[in-house]
Amino acid sequence: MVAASDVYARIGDVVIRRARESDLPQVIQVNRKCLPENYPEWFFEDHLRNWGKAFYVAEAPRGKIVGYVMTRVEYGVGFVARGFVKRGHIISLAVLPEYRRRGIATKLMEAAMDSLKREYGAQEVYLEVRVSNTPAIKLYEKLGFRKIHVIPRYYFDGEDAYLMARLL
Ligand SMILES: CC(=O)SCCNC(=O)CCNC(=O)[C@H](O)C(C)(C)COP(=O)(O)OP(=O)(O)OC[C@H]1O[C@@H](n2cnc3c(N)ncnc32)[C@H](O)[C@@H]1OP(=O)(O)O
Ligand SMILES: [Zn+2]
Repeated sequence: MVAASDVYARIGDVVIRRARESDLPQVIQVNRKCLPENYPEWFFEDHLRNWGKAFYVAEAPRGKIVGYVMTRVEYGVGFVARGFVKRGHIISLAVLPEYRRRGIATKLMEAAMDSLKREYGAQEVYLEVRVSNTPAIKLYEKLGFRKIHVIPRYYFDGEDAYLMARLL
């Protein structure tokens, strides 16, 4: 059962809602299936504990987690906002291959950005993405993110990242 207040949106039979501790084993599986950037269990737990209002999952029927977005809040000089600001940081986003191109990642991102702004008072949001990851870059550009700069050799295999950001 999903508490109505935690539900952000529905896309067909997929519900976008806030993550819970019991979701984390499935979230970790989605992360491992979809991305080479994997993290220990405590890393997910930590983000849920500290910034859980902006940690969302996509749940298909029978409790199957098919996507997630994990975020955190930081203080620093704005990439697009002026001066020293609260920044939302999109740490990881993924949707299982069979569930892509239905708008699930878009809704996960919108949910996270709403909460980063409303619950945590973030003034902007940023992320890093592989320069070769065209699907994700297109998604972020559609959501209003712009490429700010390249971070050389950001990933363990030597690939560069774009840092992308937008105001909230
Ligand atoms: C900060 C980070 O985590 S960066 C890493 C992001 N995660 C990954 O790369 C993991 C592997 N990829 C995925 O999990 C998915 O492909 C995601 C998360 C990038 C996109 O998830 P989806 O749910 O398919 O995205 P969604 O359906 O909302 O797509 C929105 C728009 O993004 C763009 N887009 C998404 N996938 C593609 C694609 N394969 N090719 C081109 N454009 C794409 C399109 O403009 C799309 O709109 P449209 O379908 O109307 O054309
Ligand atoms: Zn990052």
